[in-house]
Amino acid sequence: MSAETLRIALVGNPNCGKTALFNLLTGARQKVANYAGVTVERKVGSATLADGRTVSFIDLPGAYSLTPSTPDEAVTRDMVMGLRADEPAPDVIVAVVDATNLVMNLRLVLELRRLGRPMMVSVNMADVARARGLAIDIARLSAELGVPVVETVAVQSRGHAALLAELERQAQWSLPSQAEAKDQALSLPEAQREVRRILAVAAPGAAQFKRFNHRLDAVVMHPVWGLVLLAGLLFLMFQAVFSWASVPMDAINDAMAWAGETLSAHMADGPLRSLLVDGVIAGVGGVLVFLPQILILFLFILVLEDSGYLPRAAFLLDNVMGKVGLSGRAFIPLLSSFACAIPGIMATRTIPNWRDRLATIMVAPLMTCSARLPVYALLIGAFVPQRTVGGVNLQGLTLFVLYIAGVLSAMAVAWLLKRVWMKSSYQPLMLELPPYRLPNLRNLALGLWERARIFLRRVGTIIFALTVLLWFLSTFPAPPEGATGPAIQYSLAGYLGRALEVVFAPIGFNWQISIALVPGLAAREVAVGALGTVYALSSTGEVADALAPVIAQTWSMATAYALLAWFVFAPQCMSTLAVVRRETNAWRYPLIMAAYLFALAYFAAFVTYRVALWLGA
Ligand SMILES: Nc1nc2c(ncn2[C@@H]2O[C@H](COP(=O)(O)OP(=O)(O)OP(=O)(O)O)[C@@H](O)[C@H]2O)c(=O)[nH]1
Repeated sequence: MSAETLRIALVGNPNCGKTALFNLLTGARQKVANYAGVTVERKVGSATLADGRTVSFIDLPGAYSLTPSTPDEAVTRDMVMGLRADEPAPDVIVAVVDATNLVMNLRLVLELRRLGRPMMVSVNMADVARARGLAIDIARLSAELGVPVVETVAVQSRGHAALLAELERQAQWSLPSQAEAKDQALSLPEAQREVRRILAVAAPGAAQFKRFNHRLDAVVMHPVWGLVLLAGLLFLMFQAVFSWASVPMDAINDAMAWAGETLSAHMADGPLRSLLVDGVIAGVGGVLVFLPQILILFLFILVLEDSGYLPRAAFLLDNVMGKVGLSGRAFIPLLSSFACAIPGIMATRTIPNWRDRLATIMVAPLMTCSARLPVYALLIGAFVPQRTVGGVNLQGLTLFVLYIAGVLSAMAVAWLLKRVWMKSSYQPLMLELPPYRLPNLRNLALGLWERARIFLRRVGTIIFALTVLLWFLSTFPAPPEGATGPAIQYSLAGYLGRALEVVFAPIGFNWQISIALVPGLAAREVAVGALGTVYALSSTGEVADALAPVIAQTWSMATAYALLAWFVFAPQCMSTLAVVRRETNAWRYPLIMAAYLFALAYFAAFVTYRVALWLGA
């Protein structure tokens, strides 16, 4: 990008639609969700003006003011005030405001205006304001603020052309008189008075504007009914993961089986056929089959996100979180960790207190990330009967219990950490509640597509690579003349598995599982693909059967339960540890994390295995 590229920062309160606008302007696909604190890092994208010039847009974390109280707000302040060493201040500021919350949002605009930099205002969510009968006189608002103002509806692709045109019109951006007049520093009451004065002439209804449906909140946020509703929603979600997914999963399974058989029939026996059938199809296909379940889980999460429900759940649970010593703000990071601990750990930047933040980082990997879903689903599919008892799908129930086990252990560990190590006083949750909104279909579709893409990319890259590597290790060296039993026993992986079995035998894992845990260090789903490959190669038949029936026959119930318990804690995810290192800036924390998770996983699997054996499983 040339030095003259105009750099434009999007700045505004949390949840006013900055990222939606950024996506619209630049064609990017950053995450948009109906709660505050989604964007915690600056993101850069570019757009082309009508005159052919390229400009770059910078999406910044939401901020209530330029006096930051959290690390993500500090990112915004440093950027707009030009405090970063590596990057100059932006050339132009586009202050994005939520039209339905002008009283609050304009305060930041006044602060920004005081910086005396070229700026304009985008009144976003104009559709909602209009639908609720709030009239905003854009020309008056512009005159009162002394800066250009445009109306935008980021989710309906409206207003961005006007915004770009305005940016172009001000091509020189030679700092007009806008900043001069009334811009000494204002105290908070003074700023509020000024905002009210401006709104009285430009949007007379704004001060009394009701953003919330209080009647709905009476139930949703009720201390008893609210929790019942939350539990019900989560329960329904896990039921759906199993009951809706069976048809597409069967289809994928059939397609894989067909591909395996066709290849076997048409290729001569040899290493290449083995690589394709036992390695790629058994390994990669074995993971791919879980795509429908992952998408169903995310459909639920996306709907809850977009509707405005999630921060309400955060408030409901703030009390519980407070009891174990976590900040209510930990809710969103922990919830994001259901997708993957990495965005969850990054989202802890919205937590102001360092000890609270660290405690949240330490327990984030205990939330069940989506990479564990294939492992759970495989074991549940193989060992829990596909039955409905009293309208409850047993497999869905088991999955629900596993997720709850993750949450409860996170709470327990947090409680312990906060008592012995990272003591800090309870800070009540201060989070702005977003309005309820019907989920935007385009948003949902994009969100699901994004998830599918992430999953497929993992399948196509790391999972594929590790599967091939494992196939190689499991195939070579070839067994000696006259050897009996499956060839894999004599391979490198076979030896490795036997060595590891010494460590894992007390918790009920056989050598096949021990092998599969190793590539699972890089990505948890690989454990499933690896089992697929290992069992395909251990079988003597022409084409390996689907994995689930094979392990159902060969493992004891106790082993299956122990492996499930292992994966509730499963310390093996290198990328998470790397992110913890980055976010905490010390090796100490990822090392402690890996050690404690490994100890917990081993302990939990041991207890589960022994108890299950004792019960005769
Ligand atoms: N109806 C309507 N909804 C919008 C509009 N712009 C954004 N939204 C929705 O508002 C919510 C917040 O949008 P985001 O783009 O994530 O907001 P943000 O300002 O980037 O939020 P943070 O990253 O938390 O600071 C999402 O649910 C969007 O779909 C709009 O113009 N009209």
